[in-house]
Amino acid sequence: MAIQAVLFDLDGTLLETVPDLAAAVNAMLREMGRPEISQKQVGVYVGKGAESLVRRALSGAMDGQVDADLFRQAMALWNQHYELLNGYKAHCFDGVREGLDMLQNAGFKLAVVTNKPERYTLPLLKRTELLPYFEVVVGGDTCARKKPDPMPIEFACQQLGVNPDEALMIGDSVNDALSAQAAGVSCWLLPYGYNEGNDIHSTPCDAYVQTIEEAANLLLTEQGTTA
Ligand SMILES: O=C(O)COP(=O)(O)O
Repeated sequence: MAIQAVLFDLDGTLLETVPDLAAAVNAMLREMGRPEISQKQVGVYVGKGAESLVRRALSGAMDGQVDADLFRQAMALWNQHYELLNGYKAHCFDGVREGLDMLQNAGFKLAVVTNKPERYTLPLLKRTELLPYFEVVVGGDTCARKKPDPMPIEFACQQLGVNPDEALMIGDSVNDALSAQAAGVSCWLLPYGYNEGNDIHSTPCDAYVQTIEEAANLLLTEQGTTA
């Protein structure tokens, strides 16, 4: 079945967002009298949404077990800071605009499926001038469950009016691959993002590509030049 729609992960795939996420995490930790953590560590904690990031940063562990009151306090502080910092340093990875232009010009339907909450996703896409590319934007709180659950990818396909076998997910993490596979959608992975500290090549997928531009070239070659 020919691919008609391409779904993109956001953090670590389209945009380098860790500098802003880390600035908000460290502002929160400072206000709580705790030591700051490195940007690299924040990159490891990104992937399962904002609440998971705050839990992991507070606990210093991937399972993010924290006292409920402490978590509420931290989340409120993090939201306060990220509201102001979101998009301040965020920028597209190399090849993103080139690849999106190619896919849009070839007539593919494009969507974002991210675990980032909607309230941060839409302003970020506007600030980085990416929003006009996308017919559908699914945030981490748009559906009842986030990636790696298939629900957000299934929802994006429904909204775009395509079957799962007519869609391709492009992401940077195991959460993208598991979500896509469970939804019956093909998945290509990129090596430059945030895969919770793991090498992306340990995650099975349909293809590994270096950039979104390379992904667009590959898709256009596989299908001819029109969607
Ligand atoms: O917000 C996150 O933790 C990750 O967001 P993503 O799904 O765009 O990678």
